[in-house]
Amino acid sequence: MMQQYLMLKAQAAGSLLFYRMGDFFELFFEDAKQAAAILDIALTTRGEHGGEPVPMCGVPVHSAESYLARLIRAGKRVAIAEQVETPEEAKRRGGSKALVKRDIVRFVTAGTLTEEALLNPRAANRLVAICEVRDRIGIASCDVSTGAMLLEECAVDGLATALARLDASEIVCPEGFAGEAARDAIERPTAEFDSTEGERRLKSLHGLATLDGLGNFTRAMLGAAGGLVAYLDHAGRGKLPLLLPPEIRTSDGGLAMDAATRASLEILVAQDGGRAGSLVACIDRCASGAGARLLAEDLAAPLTERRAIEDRLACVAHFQRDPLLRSDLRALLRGLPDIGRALGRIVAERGSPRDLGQIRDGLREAARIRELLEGSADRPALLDRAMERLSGQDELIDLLARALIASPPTERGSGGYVADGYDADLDELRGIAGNARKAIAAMEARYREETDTASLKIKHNNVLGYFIEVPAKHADKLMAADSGFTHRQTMAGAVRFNSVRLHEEATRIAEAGAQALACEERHFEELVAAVGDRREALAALAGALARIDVAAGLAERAVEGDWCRPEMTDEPVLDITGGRHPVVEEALARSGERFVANDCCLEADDRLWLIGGPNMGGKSTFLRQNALIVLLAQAGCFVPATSARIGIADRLFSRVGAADNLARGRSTFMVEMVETAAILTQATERSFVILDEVGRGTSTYDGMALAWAVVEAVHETLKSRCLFATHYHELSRLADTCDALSLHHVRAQEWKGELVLLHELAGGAADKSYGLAVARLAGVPPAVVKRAKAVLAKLEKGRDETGGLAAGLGELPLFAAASAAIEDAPPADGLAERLADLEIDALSPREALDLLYEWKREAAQRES
Ligand SMILES: Nc1ncnc2c1ncn2[C@@H]1O[C@H](COP(=O)(O)OP(=O)(O)OP(=O)(O)O)[C@@H](O)[C@H]1O
Repeated sequence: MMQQYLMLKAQAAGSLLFYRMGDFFELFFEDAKQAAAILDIALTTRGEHGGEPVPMCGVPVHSAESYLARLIRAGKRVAIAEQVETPEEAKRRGGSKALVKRDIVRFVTAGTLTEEALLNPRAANRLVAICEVRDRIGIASCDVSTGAMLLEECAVDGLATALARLDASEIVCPEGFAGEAARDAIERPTAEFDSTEGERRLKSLHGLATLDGLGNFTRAMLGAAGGLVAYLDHAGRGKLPLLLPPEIRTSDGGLAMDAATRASLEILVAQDGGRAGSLVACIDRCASGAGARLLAEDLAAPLTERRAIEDRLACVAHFQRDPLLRSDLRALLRGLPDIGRALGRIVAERGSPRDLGQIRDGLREAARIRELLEGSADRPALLDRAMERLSGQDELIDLLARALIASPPTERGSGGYVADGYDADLDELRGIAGNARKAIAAMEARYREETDTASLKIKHNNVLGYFIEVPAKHADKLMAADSGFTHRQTMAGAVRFNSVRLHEEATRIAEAGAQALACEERHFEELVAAVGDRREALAALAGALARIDVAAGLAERAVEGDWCRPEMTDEPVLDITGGRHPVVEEALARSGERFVANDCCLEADDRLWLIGGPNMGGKSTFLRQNALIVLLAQAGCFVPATSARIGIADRLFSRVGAADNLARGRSTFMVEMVETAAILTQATERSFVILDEVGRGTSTYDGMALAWAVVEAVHETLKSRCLFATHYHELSRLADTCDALSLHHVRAQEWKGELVLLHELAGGAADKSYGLAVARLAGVPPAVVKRAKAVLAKLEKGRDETGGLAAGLGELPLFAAASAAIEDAPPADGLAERLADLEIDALSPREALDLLYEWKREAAQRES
């Protein structure tokens, strides 16, 4: 057995091996130790290997799913080794000692799950494959639970942003590819990412002679698609899950946001890693899991095309206007099973009769929803397009309705899920078994009479089948040679018998039962095939229902929060009145507090707002609320404001000074600068940027100088719309030189010695910083605050006398002139020429290293 185990373990490379033994999955050696620790189950030993006891632990097969879920959540992958023959077959094959054959039937990994119990109903579960073809990155992503597949391509430095958007559960890449952007990617053989093979696989998967009808796939996309399908093939051991024809995502077709922006805006997850407190949790009013998943997708990838945004907004407006329609619709949606995921399981051959029942019920519900919507006038185009997909499945509904009982079970081992009247042969078999059961009941009554034993019973168990049982004191009569009964078993207080007639009836039940089960199994396969044949239409229907649910949910949220429909424009403006931060507003409302709404008005000649004011005054909140309003609007949602006119942004950047990122081994300031550098190289005139206290992660002079230079660069070169929050008063001098920059502050008042934060935005620079007042508010001991006051007075005196930190900045040349001067300056040491002449490929690693040392030495000499 150990030999077989070790062979399978070698095949499981990198995964824990669940080795099936009877009613348990057993784990051995290191696997057992890891699993026991994660699952908190007993670690025992079994036999010896190499003179050492073998560590072992096990989980019962019937509850394996919950253990699997915990292992997957802990970042493990699991190979399931099943028995692929019965003990009887093994004996027939190799004698009484023969070992039952086992084989790995599936790899359970985070990105390839379809089981209801292992998936979050309100979140997509994405598997992503990436590869590089001639400096372009191909990205294939799919949600195996619903079959949706997307192909895209980007430049090498765009990978991190794309992966941040996709938020994959699992990433695969060719050997040697995993880098900074995809550190946890699983490496697979490079040959699996061959683009020609990828193309062949997609064609055969969708029965197409050419892929032209689906779009223009690039080599990089096809390579990634190949890698994705090959990995699924590997994980399912040859059984592929549902994969719909891939769609192409154009890299310019959406609001670009990098990982840092997503994290800082807490779009899908809050800072603590959970959903609670995130934007999606705050606005999700979807009635179905599929709707919630689509909403999350919308928020993760907002649009840039005005028509498409307007389409979505028109749908929300339609449901917002009609509360009755909305509530009827949402009531229907609430009863909707998850068609997409049931379909995913059925096509992956992991479906159950219950999944078929869910498809049937879902299709019926879809028909009702269509009927309801047909009754509403002036429907927007997107809604009409969605509705078209909701019909055309009457035949399948009828088939499933006739074939299945009302609530089919998840297990099909004991049958009973095919409805009476669907198949005359099955009815007859059930009739035979039913009659035989009745005959046995009649037989029991007759035997009681014949033997004059009222306590005689006919019973059934799995070992003996049917038998007659009497208490031991009545057994003699039945033991008589001519009684017609044959003795089978003597128990402590009872004796068991058989009879020819009972045997005959029992055989009839068993045979008819087995035949009925086989018959149901055949029907199950037919129904699975019928559903599988319509997979694309069903997936489209599920998608349409989700789209309707999202729109109705957003309308509900808009009404609840008194949100408005944003007016979208292509001009570079951002004009918001009465804007609120949805998450902060909700949190304040819970504690009975009121959120103070604020306006924001950025336009071409006033596009950069510098915002000062006390700590806790609401600067960060104001910055984020405006970024969130842009994001929400471009995702097709109403926004928390009285009115909003939004110039569509191509990129959104959000940066918070010195956010902790110690997990990635970088100092906080380094992170801040890396993130700021990304903005300075990527933002455009159409971008919207929020910068929150950039520069605070280092010494005052360095930080202020950097903040100063960054504001100038954003203002002069990038010309993006930007909100910049800062504590550096000195930056307000920038208003003298930057004509599209204006000063603002969050208001506070000192009242009877106490600081009152008004959370209200006003024009002009902040008059003072209130840092000490906030410290007092926070409970810093009075003695310390008093001492700080004294120190501050000294510092301020010094500042007034010397001109302070920003003394001398008045003579600074303008940013544009300074940059030109830098660009025009000749290279001091001819390094550029030397680099241009260098043939890197002709150098040995040693020579390259020597050269680096040499240049470093030269540079050091020049500085000194
Ligand atoms: N507009 C508002 N209305 C009501 N309360 C608000 C508003 N804005 C912010 N607050 C409250 O003030 C708290 C602090 O806000 P925020 O973090 O935005 O301040 P800040 O000025 O960025 O502070 P710091 O400079 O210390 O980072 C928030 O958690 C919230 O409870």
